[in-house]
Amino acid sequence: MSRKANVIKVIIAQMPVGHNKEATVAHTLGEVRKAAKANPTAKLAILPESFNCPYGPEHFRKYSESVPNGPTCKALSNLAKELKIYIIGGSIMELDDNKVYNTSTIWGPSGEFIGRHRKIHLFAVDIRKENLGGCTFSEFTELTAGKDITTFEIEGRKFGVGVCHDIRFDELAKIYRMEGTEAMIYPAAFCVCQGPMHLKMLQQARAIDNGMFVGTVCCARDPTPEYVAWGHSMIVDPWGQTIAEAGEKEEVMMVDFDFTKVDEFRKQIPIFNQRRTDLYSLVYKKN
Ligand SMILES: NC(=O)CCC(=O)C(=O)O
Repeated sequence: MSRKANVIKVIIAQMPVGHNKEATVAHTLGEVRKAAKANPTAKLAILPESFNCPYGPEHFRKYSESVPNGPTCKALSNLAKELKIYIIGGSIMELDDNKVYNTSTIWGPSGEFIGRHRKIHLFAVDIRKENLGGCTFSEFTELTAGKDITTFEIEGRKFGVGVCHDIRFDELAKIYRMEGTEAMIYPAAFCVCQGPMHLKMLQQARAIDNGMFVGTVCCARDPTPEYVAWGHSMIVDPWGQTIAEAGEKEEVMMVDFDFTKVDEFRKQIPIFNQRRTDLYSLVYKKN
């Protein structure tokens, strides 16, 4: 068996999303290119949720395209090949059989399509909070939910992918843990209401529950649309410590995922093996 990497360097690209899809994709991929050239040991780049489409149900179908052969996918594949890195392409709106999915695509260093994660838990809330404004939003009118979990490996370390609201479901993260995942990545678009309340705590909870890295990669703040993104892309280590956090604006961060922390946490706090599966169980109903 080949040796597992101890440290994997990751590019976290918190990017703005405009109304001109081609221009947004060109800008985002250009910033990833700059970061990768300045940091040639980086192995993976991660983009935000809905990174080529303004986040609102009225836009989803209009911006949707086919996976893996649409124009955004081609651009992601070409960039992965050019830079010889893995890319988690945030998410885009995928059109398939007249249905629209919120889909994260994963690309390998030869430009190969490794897989897709269709957001499993569609986002719908109706929150009113003093001081925070509140948030009413539903993806259910326009989107279809996915059914499958998605993992892939870089140098012997297993990554799992969810999309934004998927992070609220501890069962999903546990299923990924049961599949051997060591880092969960959620391209995200938390808004200014729930972001400050919950984003960090959710990441810390999922990380400590499962002894794994948990990363969110979010859209940069644009104060003009109805849905105002919180920004604050963040990486939390298996011990629940925040090792990187962006502000609200466009920002590219380089983050070392030191997987020896996963090994240490799991050895020193062996809760996974202490589960009372004689008393309870969690089952992944694979399709
Ligand atoms: N884009 C999303 O799924 C947003 C999730 C969110 O804000 C939440 O509170 O959950």
